[in-house]
Amino acid sequence: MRIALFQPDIPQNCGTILRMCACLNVEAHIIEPAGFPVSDRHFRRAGMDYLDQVQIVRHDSWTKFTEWRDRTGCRLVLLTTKGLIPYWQFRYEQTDVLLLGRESAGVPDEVAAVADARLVIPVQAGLRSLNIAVAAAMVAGEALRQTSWQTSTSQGAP
Ligand SMILES: C[S@@+](CC[C@H](N)C(=O)[O-])C[C@H]1O[C@@H](n2cnc3c(N)ncnc32)[C@H](O)[C@@H]1O
Repeated sequence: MRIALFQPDIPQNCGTILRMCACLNVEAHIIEPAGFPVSDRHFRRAGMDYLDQVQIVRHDSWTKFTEWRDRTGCRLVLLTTKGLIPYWQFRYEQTDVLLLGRESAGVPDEVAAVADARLVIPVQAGLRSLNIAVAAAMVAGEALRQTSWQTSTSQGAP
Protein backbone atom coordinates (compact mmCIF):
# COMPACT_ATOMS: atom_id res chain seq x y z
CA MET A 1 0.00 0.00 0.00
CA ARG A 2 1.18 3.50 -0.82
CA ILE A 3 -0.08 6.96 0.08
CA ALA A 4 -0.22 9.82 -2.43
CA LEU A 5 -0.84 13.46 -1.56
CA PHE A 6 -2.37 15.64 -4.26
CA GLN A 7 -0.73 19.08 -4.18
CA PRO A 8 -0.50 19.24 -0.37
CA ASP A 9 -0.83 22.77 0.95
CA ILE A 10 -0.44 22.55 4.73
CA PRO A 11 3.13 21.65 5.72
CA GLN A 12 2.29 20.42 9.23
CA ASN A 13 -0.21 17.89 7.87
CA CYS A 14 2.18 16.69 5.20
CA GLY A 15 4.96 16.25 7.77
CA THR A 16 2.60 14.33 10.05
CA ILE A 17 1.55 11.98 7.24
CA LEU A 18 5.15 11.38 6.18
CA ARG A 19 6.07 10.55 9.77
CA MET A 20 3.26 7.99 9.79
CA CYS A 21 4.53 6.58 6.49
CA ALA A 22 8.01 6.17 7.99
CA CYS A 23 6.66 4.41 11.07
CA LEU A 24 4.37 2.08 9.11
CA ASN A 25 6.83 1.48 6.26
CA VAL A 26 4.51 2.97 3.64
CA GLU A 27 5.90 4.60 0.50
CA ALA A 28 4.77 8.23 0.11
CA HIS A 29 4.06 9.95 -3.22
CA ILE A 30 3.82 13.72 -3.47
CA ILE A 31 2.09 15.16 -6.50
CA GLU A 32 3.41 18.68 -7.12
CA PRO A 33 2.99 21.55 -6.93
CA ALA A 34 2.99 21.56 -3.13
CA GLY A 35 2.09 24.77 -1.39
CA PHE A 36 5.38 24.92 0.53
CA PRO A 37 9.07 24.08 0.04
CA VAL A 38 10.63 21.00 1.66
CA SER A 39 12.72 23.43 3.72
CA ASP A 40 9.53 24.79 5.37
CA ARG A 41 10.10 24.80 9.13
CA HIS A 42 6.55 23.64 9.95
CA PHE A 43 6.94 20.72 7.55
CA ARG A 44 10.29 19.72 9.02
CA ARG A 45 9.06 20.17 12.58
CA ALA A 46 6.03 17.92 12.02
CA GLY A 47 8.07 15.28 10.20
CA MET A 48 11.10 15.59 12.51
CA ASP A 49 13.93 13.15 11.84
CA TYR A 50 11.38 10.63 10.51
CA LEU A 51 11.59 12.44 7.17
CA ASP A 52 14.99 10.81 6.63
CA GLN A 53 13.41 7.38 7.06
CA VAL A 54 10.50 7.62 4.65
CA GLN A 55 10.62 6.61 1.02
CA ILE A 56 9.30 9.64 -0.89
CA VAL A 57 8.56 9.68 -4.61
CA ARG A 58 7.93 13.14 -6.05
CA HIS A 59 5.92 13.66 -9.23
CA ASP A 60 6.25 17.06 -10.95
CA SER A 61 2.61 17.08 -11.97
CA TRP A 62 -0.60 15.05 -12.08
CA THR A 63 0.33 14.04 -15.63
CA LYS A 64 3.68 12.64 -14.46
CA PHE A 65 1.95 10.78 -11.63
CA THR A 66 -0.54 9.32 -14.12
CA GLU A 67 2.34 8.14 -16.33
CA TRP A 68 3.95 6.44 -13.33
CA ARG A 69 0.67 4.77 -12.44
CA ASP A 70 0.15 3.56 -15.99
CA ARG A 71 3.59 1.92 -15.84
CA THR A 72 2.95 0.23 -12.48
CA GLY A 73 -0.71 -0.66 -13.13
CA CYS A 74 -1.73 -0.11 -9.50
CA ARG A 75 -5.24 0.86 -8.46
CA LEU A 76 -5.97 4.44 -7.44
CA VAL A 77 -8.16 4.63 -4.34
CA LEU A 78 -9.37 8.16 -3.64
CA LEU A 79 -10.38 9.29 -0.17
CA THR A 80 -13.04 11.91 -0.62
CA THR A 81 -15.86 13.46 1.34
CA LYS A 82 -17.96 12.83 -1.79
CA GLY A 83 -17.27 9.08 -1.80
CA LEU A 84 -20.14 6.61 -1.63
CA ILE A 85 -18.26 3.56 -0.31
CA PRO A 86 -17.45 3.55 3.43
CA TYR A 87 -13.74 2.85 3.74
CA TRP A 88 -14.20 -0.29 5.85
CA GLN A 89 -16.33 -1.97 3.15
CA PHE A 90 -13.58 -1.83 0.54
CA ARG A 91 -11.27 -4.80 -0.18
CA TYR A 92 -7.77 -3.34 -0.42
CA GLU A 93 -4.85 -4.81 -2.36
CA GLN A 94 -1.21 -4.53 -1.34
CA THR A 95 -0.36 -2.47 -4.41
CA ASP A 96 -3.17 0.10 -3.97
CA VAL A 97 -2.36 3.81 -3.88
CA LEU A 98 -4.46 5.78 -1.38
CA LEU A 99 -4.86 9.29 -2.80
CA LEU A 100 -5.68 12.23 -0.52
CA GLY A 101 -6.83 15.62 -1.81
CA ARG A 102 -5.72 19.12 -0.98
CA GLU A 103 -6.71 20.45 2.41
CA SER A 104 -8.29 23.47 0.76
CA ALA A 105 -10.17 21.90 -2.13
CA GLY A 106 -9.86 18.10 -2.32
CA VAL A 107 -9.15 16.98 -5.90
CA PRO A 108 -10.55 18.33 -9.19
CA ASP A 109 -13.40 16.38 -10.79
CA GLU A 110 -11.15 15.05 -13.57
CA VAL A 111 -8.85 13.49 -10.95
CA ALA A 112 -11.77 11.98 -9.04
CA ALA A 113 -13.13 10.58 -12.29
CA VAL A 114 -10.09 8.39 -13.00
CA ALA A 115 -9.94 6.85 -9.53
CA ASP A 116 -10.72 3.14 -9.38
CA ALA A 117 -12.65 3.68 -6.16
CA ARG A 118 -13.87 6.67 -4.14
CA LEU A 119 -14.07 6.00 -0.40
CA VAL A 120 -15.57 8.04 2.38
CA ILE A 121 -15.16 8.11 6.13
CA PRO A 122 -18.72 8.92 7.15
CA VAL A 123 -18.96 11.85 9.57
CA GLN A 124 -21.81 13.41 11.51
CA ALA A 125 -24.46 15.24 9.50
CA GLY A 126 -23.64 18.91 9.08
CA LEU A 127 -19.90 18.45 9.59
CA ARG A 128 -17.61 18.82 6.60
CA SER A 129 -14.44 16.77 6.83
CA LEU A 130 -11.67 15.32 8.94
CA ASN A 131 -8.15 16.65 9.10
CA ILE A 132 -6.28 15.04 6.21
CA ALA A 133 -3.70 13.36 8.46
CA VAL A 134 -6.47 11.82 10.56
CA ALA A 135 -8.25 10.58 7.42
CA ALA A 136 -4.98 9.15 6.08
CA ALA A 137 -4.27 7.32 9.35
CA MET A 138 -7.75 5.81 9.60
CA VAL A 139 -7.80 4.43 6.09
CA ALA A 140 -4.13 3.38 6.06
CA GLY A 141 -4.79 1.43 9.25
CA GLU A 142 -7.69 -0.45 7.67
CA ALA A 143 -5.80 -1.06 4.41
CA LEU A 144 -2.76 -2.42 6.27
CA ARG A 145 -4.95 -4.52 8.55
CA GLN A 146 -6.48 -6.18 5.49
CA THR A 147 -3.31 -6.59 3.45
CA SER A 148 -0.21 -6.71 5.62
CA TRP A 149 -0.68 -6.87 9.33
CA GLN A 150 -0.76 -10.31 10.88
CA THR A 151 -3.80 -11.19 12.90
CA SER A 152 -3.32 -13.35 15.94
CA THR A 153 -6.06 -14.80 18.06
CA SER A 154 -3.76 -14.77 21.08
CA GLN A 155 -2.84 -11.08 20.89
CA GLY A 156 -5.12 -8.88 22.91
CA ALA A 157 -7.26 -11.79 24.05
CA PRO A 158 -8.50 -11.49 27.62
C1 LIG B 1 -9.67 18.77 4.65
S1 LIG B 1 -10.10 17.56 3.50
C2 LIG B 1 -10.59 18.50 2.06
C3 LIG B 1 -11.88 19.16 2.19
C4 LIG B 1 -12.38 19.63 0.85
N1 LIG B 1 -13.17 20.80 1.05
C5 LIG B 1 -13.21 18.53 0.20
O1 LIG B 1 -14.44 18.57 0.29
O2 LIG B 1 -12.64 17.59 -0.37
C6 LIG B 1 -8.56 16.99 2.86
C7 LIG B 1 -8.58 15.57 2.37
O3 LIG B 1 -8.73 14.69 3.49
C8 LIG B 1 -9.46 13.54 3.09
N2 LIG B 1 -10.68 13.48 3.90
C9 LIG B 1 -11.03 14.31 4.91
N3 LIG B 1 -12.19 13.93 5.44
C10 LIG B 1 -12.60 12.83 4.76
C11 LIG B 1 -13.73 11.97 4.85
N4 LIG B 1 -14.70 12.16 5.74
N5 LIG B 1 -13.80 10.94 3.99
C12 LIG B 1 -12.84 10.71 3.07
N6 LIG B 1 -11.75 11.49 2.94
C13 LIG B 1 -11.62 12.53 3.78
C14 LIG B 1 -9.75 13.70 1.61
O4 LIG B 1 -8.73 13.06 0.85
C15 LIG B 1 -9.70 15.21 1.43
O5 LIG B 1 -9.44 15.58 0.10
